[in-house]
Amino acid sequence: MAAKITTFEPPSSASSDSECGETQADFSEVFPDYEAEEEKSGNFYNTPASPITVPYCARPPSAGSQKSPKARRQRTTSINKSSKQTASESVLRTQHRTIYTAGRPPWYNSAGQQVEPFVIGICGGSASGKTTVAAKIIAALDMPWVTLLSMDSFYKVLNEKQHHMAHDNEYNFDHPDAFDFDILVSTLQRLKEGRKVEVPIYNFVTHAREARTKTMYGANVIIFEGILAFYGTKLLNVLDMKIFVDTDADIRLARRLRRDISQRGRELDGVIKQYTNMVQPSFNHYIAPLMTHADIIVPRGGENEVAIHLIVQHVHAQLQLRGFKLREELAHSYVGQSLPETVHLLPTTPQIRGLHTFIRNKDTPRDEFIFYSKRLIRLVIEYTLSLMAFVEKTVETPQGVLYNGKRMATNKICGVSILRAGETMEQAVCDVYKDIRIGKILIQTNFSTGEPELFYLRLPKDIKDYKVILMDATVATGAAAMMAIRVLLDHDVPESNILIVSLLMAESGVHSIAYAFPEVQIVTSAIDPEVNDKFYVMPGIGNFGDRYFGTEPSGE
Ligand SMILES: Nc1ncnc2c1ncn2[C@@H]1O[C@H](COP(=O)(O)OP(=O)(O)O)[C@@H](O)[C@H]1O
Ligand SMILES: Nc1ccn([C@@H]2O[C@H](COP(=O)(O)O)[C@@H](O)[C@H]2O)c(=O)n1
Repeated sequence: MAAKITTFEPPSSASSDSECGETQADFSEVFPDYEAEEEKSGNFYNTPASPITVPYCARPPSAGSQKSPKARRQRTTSINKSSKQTASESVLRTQHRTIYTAGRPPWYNSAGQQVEPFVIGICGGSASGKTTVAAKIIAALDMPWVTLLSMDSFYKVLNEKQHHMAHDNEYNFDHPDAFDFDILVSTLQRLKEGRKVEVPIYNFVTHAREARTKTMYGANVIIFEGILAFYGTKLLNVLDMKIFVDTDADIRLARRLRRDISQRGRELDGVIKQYTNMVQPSFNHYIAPLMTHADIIVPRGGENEVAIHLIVQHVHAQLQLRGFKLREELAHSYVGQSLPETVHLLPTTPQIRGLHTFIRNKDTPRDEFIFYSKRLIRLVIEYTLSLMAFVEKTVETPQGVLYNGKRMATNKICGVSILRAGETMEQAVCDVYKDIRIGKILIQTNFSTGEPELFYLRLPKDIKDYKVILMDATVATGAAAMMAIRVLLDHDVPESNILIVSLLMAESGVHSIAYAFPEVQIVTSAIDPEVNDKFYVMPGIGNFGDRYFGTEPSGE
C-alpha cells in the first residue's frame, strides 16, 4: 500500500502573468518616475487632498533627493480652483496598481479598528467662496490626508431635452432634483468608512459626466462642499462640522459672471439669464434656509481669516481626540499573557536555534548573515505553506502504481512584502511556490512621531481572492505589520486569508496583531520577550535590513 505523504504541488493553473520576476526589483524599478507608471487600474490609496490636488510621489531615501515633510505638504495642499479639471486629470493618472502616498499615518487604533475621518460640510450660494474656504482650511491644517469632495460631481446625467435646456440656460441646476443624492450620500458614507470610492467627474462646459471617474480612498479629514451640502438629514448625519459661507448676492453674481465666462464656457447674457431665473430664486428657496443647520457661518468667505483660524483650531482639537500614539501603546501592552492560538511557531529544533545563533551574533559578517538568514527564511516559508489547506490527490507513478498524495487546495496564493526587510523573504516564496505573484508595501517609521507611515503600495490585482503571505523579517511592536494588514483588509482581503510571516517577533507585537486581527495567522521561527525604547526586539537581531543590505543605520 502506498504511503501517504504531503507534497507541495504547484497549482496546475497558476497565473501566467506571474510577477515573481519583479521581486528582484531594486528601488529604481520599484520607484520609477511617477509619469512612467502605466499600470492596470486597481486598488487605490488616494493621495492627500485629492481629488483636486496633484499627487505627490514619495520616494524612499535611496531613490533620489528626499523632500522635507513640510515641502511635501506644500505640494500636496496646493489647490487651484481654476484648474479643477486639469487637476482631476492628474489624479486620474494615479488609477494604477502602484500607489504613492505622502507617508500616511495610521488610520486605525490599537485594536485595528478604523478611526473615522472628520467630515466638514461647506454649504453656501454659488460663487460664495466655498472652495476657497475649503482650500484655506486645507492649507491652514497643514497636514496630509485631507480630501475634498465637491457636490458638483453628483449632478445627474441629462437626457437630450434637458441638454438642450442646459445649453439655452433654461435647466435648473440649482434645484435639489438636479443632484443624484443617493450616490452622493453613499459615496460620503463609504469615504467615512475609509472605503474606496469612484467619484464621477463633471464637466461644466458640456453639462455632462465624463466617462472616467476619479478614485478616492479614505482620509483623516474629508471636506465636502456644495450649494446644497446640508440638504436632507442623510447628508447632515454624515457631517461632523457644518460651515455656511455667507457672501452678499451682488458679490456672488460678480464672481460667477467672471468665472462662468472664463472657465465654464458661458456667454454674459446666458449667465445673467440663468442667474436671474434659477440661481438666485433657488438660493432664496433652498440654499439660504440651510443656514439654520450651520455650526459656523462664515461671512465674506475666504477673506475671513479669523473664522478660518477658529475652524482649523476646532478640527485640530477633534483630530487630537481621535488620535493616539499607536506604536508606544502597542509596545507596552499584553505583557505576560499566553500566546494566542493563531501563532504558529516553528519547532525550536537545534537546527533552528543554530541558524538563530548565526544571525543574532553581532559579529557575524554580512555574507554569513545573508546566507544563514536565507536558510531560516526558507524554513519559515515552507512551514507557512504547510499551514495551507491540502486535499487528496492520487497520481500514477512511472511504475504504473497509484500514489495517494496531496495537493494544495487553492492555487490563489500571493506574497506581499513589507519593504524593506520583508523583501529579503520574497525569493524564498518564489522558490517554493511557482509563479507566485508578489506585492509590496513600503512602511517607514517617522522618527519624530515614532509612528509607522505608509508610503507606497503595489498589490497584485484581485488580491481579495487570494491567500496572502505577508512578509516582514522582524515584528517588534507590530505597528508596521498592523498597518500592512489594515491595507490588505481595506483592499477587501478577508482577515482569515492573511498570514503574517517573520523570522523573529516580539511577544508584544504578536499580541497586538492577534488582538486587533484575531483571524490573521502569525508564523515565526522565534518569539522574543521584549521591545526596547527604540522599538527593537530584545534580545533580537538588530536592524535586519541594515545588516542584510549592508546599510548604515539611519534616522534613529
Ligand atoms: N475673497 C475673494 N475675493 C475675490 N475672489 C474670490 C474670493 N473668493 C472666491 N473668489 C473667486 O470667486 C469664484 C468663486 O469662488 P469659489 O471659492 O470657487 O466659490 P464656490 O466654490 O462657492 O462656487 C472663483 O473664481 C474664486 O477665485
Ligand atoms: N452644468 C452645470 C451645472 C451647474 N451649474 C451651476 O454651478 C453652480 C454650482 O457650482 P458652484 O461651484 O458655483 O458651487 C450652480 O449654481 C449651478 O447653477 C451650471 O451652471 N451648469
